[in-house]
Amino acid sequence: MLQTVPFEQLPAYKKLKTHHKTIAQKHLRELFAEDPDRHKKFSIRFGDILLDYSKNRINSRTRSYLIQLAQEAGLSEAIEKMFTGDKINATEGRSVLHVALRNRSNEPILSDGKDVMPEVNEVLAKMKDFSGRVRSGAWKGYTSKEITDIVNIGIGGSDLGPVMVTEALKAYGKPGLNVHFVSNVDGTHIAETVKTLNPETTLFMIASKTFTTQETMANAHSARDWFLEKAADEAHVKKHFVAISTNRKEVEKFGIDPENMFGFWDWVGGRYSLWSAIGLSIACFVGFQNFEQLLTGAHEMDKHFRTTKLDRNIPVLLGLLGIWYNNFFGAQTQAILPYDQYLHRFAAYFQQGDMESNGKSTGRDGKPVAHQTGPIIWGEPGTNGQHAFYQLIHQGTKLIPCDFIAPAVSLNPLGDHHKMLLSNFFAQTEALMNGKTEEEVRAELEGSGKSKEETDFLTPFKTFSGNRPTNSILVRKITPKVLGSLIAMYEHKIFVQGIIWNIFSFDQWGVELGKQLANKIYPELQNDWPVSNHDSSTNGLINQYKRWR
Ligand SMILES: O=P(O)(O)OC[C@H]1O[C@H](O)[C@H](O)[C@@H](O)[C@@H]1O
Repeated sequence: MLQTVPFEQLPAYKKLKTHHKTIAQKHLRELFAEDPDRHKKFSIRFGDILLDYSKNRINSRTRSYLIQLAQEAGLSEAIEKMFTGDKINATEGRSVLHVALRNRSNEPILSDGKDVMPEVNEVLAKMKDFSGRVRSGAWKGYTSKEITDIVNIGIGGSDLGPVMVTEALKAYGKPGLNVHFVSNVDGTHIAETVKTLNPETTLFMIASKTFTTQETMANAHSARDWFLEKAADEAHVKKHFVAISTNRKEVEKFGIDPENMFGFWDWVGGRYSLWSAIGLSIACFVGFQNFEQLLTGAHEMDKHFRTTKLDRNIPVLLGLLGIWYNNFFGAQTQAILPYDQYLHRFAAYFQQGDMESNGKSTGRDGKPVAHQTGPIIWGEPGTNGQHAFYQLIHQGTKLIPCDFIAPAVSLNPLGDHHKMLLSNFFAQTEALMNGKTEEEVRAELEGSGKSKEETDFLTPFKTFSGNRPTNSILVRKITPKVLGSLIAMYEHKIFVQGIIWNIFSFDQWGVELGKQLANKIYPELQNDWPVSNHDSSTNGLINQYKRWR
């Protein structure tokens, strides 16, 4: 069991509360002026990743109080509990072992007293064999043609990870093999996706941990209908449909050959499952070797997280910095801003990863928490974001801590594009930190020949307060290994925060409500009778829908 001391009862919380009053008065410019060694003191190199967290509103004392907070919350013990298969997902009675899926050391990891590694390795071997056959063309469709298109049908954790990673690693993809993703129950998604596809060369992967998710099952049935319209014979289904699931019974019921089923286990959370068979579309697209590199990168971050002292531990520091802004500065959101087009789904991926994990308000003691928990996660790739929402980050009334991520080496070295991109990356964090003082603005306006009157008028609008915190995560290059480390880094950051906030990060009861409610209304939409059993708004909307359809 995990420790359950409420966050604000930890002694370091009080220290941080008092300390915050001092730091809140300070400008980042001052903090940098006071300490010329800030970059060295507040940055960490981890292989091909450099985290510079010096542009945060902290000093060494802040860091040591935050570390104390983590210690008092029992973080080190909790990390050990996760890695050793303790049932830390208490409300579902499960271990949390996504780290086992990428455990390249192969050392035994126990869940319920049983080493999970043999099963993990067995599924990986099956994925290797299958992805190899699809890529080489040995796997043939019902008319003996090679597969040219893979359609992953899944939603949430059975979609977002593979989407994000196949986009991030597009440069490593096999030419001529396309991956598509269908998630929304809106018929438009499947209809638009299959429009240009040929059933003879299309392979569907039905990805669902439970194999009961309404959206996925509806899309899977429509995909099969579309396939059979041309293929005509049920016997051909097994060459074009595979299942990825923990639920063998439901897979068989759907009519997928158990030979074509790739299993995983209830100790893999949906939003932590891209490392499991859920990553089959990734392995097919980038090749199994690259998929293994992704696992290796994550495993290296796992080792770092498990064994590094808290004050040099990247996920721990990122988690604590998030808590500093969330709980002491009152920041409500966290932006993730990758300066890499390939990472354009990275923030969307961690919207589920973070918000489904830490969007909780009941403490581990069963009582409502008295503090803020998970932030709103959002973001878009730079420089697009700069021309859309950065205005608010620079001059708005809200404090928005931002993570800037960029590779030093582009996978598409085209003219001076990358230098331009990175000059924006460096300039933005510098500008957010320094801002622009009234004197600087005045000097600039006067220098450009503006009259005194114009200068007086314009100065307040062109002044930037600065003092806006950022992390810079500079990587050498986006490789499968680096990507694996980056994803694991954020996963563990979420873990750190959940432990300190005294909540359970690995269940998602809130999502269940939506499923139940939709299932209740669905039968009411089967006929044209007006409804009257809801509130007047819901009745009005349903009845208008019935009139219009
Ligand atoms: O993989 P499935 O069982 O189809 O579940 C898909 C998704 O369903 C819900 O939205 C859960 O909250 C997610 O965590 C999960 O990833």
